[in-house]
Amino acid sequence: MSASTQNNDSDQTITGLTTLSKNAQKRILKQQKWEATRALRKEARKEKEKEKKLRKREQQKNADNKDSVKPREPPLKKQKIQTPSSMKVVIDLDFDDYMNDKEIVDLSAQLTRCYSYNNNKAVNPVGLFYTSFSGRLQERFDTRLKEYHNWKNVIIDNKSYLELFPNKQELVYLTADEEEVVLQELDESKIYIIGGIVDKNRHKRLCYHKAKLEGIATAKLPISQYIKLNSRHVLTINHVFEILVDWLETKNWRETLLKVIPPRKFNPDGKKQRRGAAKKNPQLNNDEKNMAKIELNEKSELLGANQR
Ligand SMILES: C[S@@+](CC[C@H](N)C(=O)[O-])C[C@H]1O[C@@H](n2cnc3c(N)ncnc32)[C@H](O)[C@@H]1O
Repeated sequence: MSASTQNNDSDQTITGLTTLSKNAQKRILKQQKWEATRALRKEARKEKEKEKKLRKREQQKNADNKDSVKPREPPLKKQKIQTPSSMKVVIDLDFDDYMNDKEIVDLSAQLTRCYSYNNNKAVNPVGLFYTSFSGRLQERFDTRLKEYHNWKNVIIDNKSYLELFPNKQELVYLTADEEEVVLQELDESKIYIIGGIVDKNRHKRLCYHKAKLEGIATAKLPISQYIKLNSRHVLTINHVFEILVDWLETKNWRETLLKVIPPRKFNPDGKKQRRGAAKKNPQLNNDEKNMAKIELNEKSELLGANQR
C-alpha cells in the first residue's frame, strides 16, 4: 500500500464519521489511536520488565558481595568451668648458666605456654610457681614480655623452691632420667617440680643429680607403659606441664599422653621427617611400627574431636 492510499483511507474513515456526534467521533478516534499504539506499548512494557529484571539482578549481586566481604563472626568461645586443684607445680628456673641465648628465648616461650594453658585451658588448674627466676631469663621477661607483671594465678619468685617449700617430703622432682620410680597417679597434696631448662638434653641427668643431692624424691612419667614413641622420652617443659594438668581431668595416662605429645614423636618411620628425607628407624620392628601407626591415628582422631 502506498503512502497516499493510506492517507486517503484515513481521510475516508474520518469522513465516514462526520454523521456521528462529536463525542462519538472523539471516542472512535481515541480508540483508533489506542489500537495503533498497541505494538509500541507492548514494546515499552517489555523494555520496562527487562530493566526491572536487570535492576533486581544488580541488587542481588551487591547483596552477595556485601555478604562475602562481611567479616565472619568469631566462633563463640566455649566457656570452660574451672575447678582448681590443690596440687602445686613448680618450674625450677635455676639453670640460667646452662643455656645459650636462643634456649633462653625458647624457655620463655614454654613458660608462657604453661601459664596460658593453666589459666585458659585447664579444667583443673594447679598452683603454678616459677622459682629461682633471675639472670637472662628475668631480663628477657622484663624487656620483651613485660605483660607478665599482670599475670594472675602464678607466683614468680627469685627464691628457690626449697626456700618456698622447705618440707622435702612434699616434693617430687620429675625427671626422664629416673630409672625405677614411675608415676602411677598424681597425688594432689604433693608439689611436682619440672626442670626449667631447654638444652636438647646436652646436660644429661642434670635435674636428676640436683634432686638426689638435695634429697628430694624423683619420678618419671609413665610413657613407655602406655605408648610407644620413636625418640627418647625427654619432653619439653610445657608438654610435661600439660600432661600433669590434663591427667587431673582425665585420670587416664594413655588418653592424656596421646592428646599432648606431638604427632612427630609417634612417626613410625623415622625420628623427624624434614624435606622428604625420612630416615628409617632401625629401633622399631614391624609390630612396633604398626602400634605407632595406630597410636598416631588415635591421636589424629583425638585432635579432630577436640577441634570439633
Ligand atoms: C627438656 S627437659 C630437661 C632435660 C635435662 N637435661 C634434665 O636434666 O632434665 C625439661 C624437664 O621436663 C621434665 N621431663 C621431661 N621429660 C620427662 C619425663 N619423661 N618424665 C618426667 N619428667 C620429664 C623434667 O623435669 C625435665 O627437667
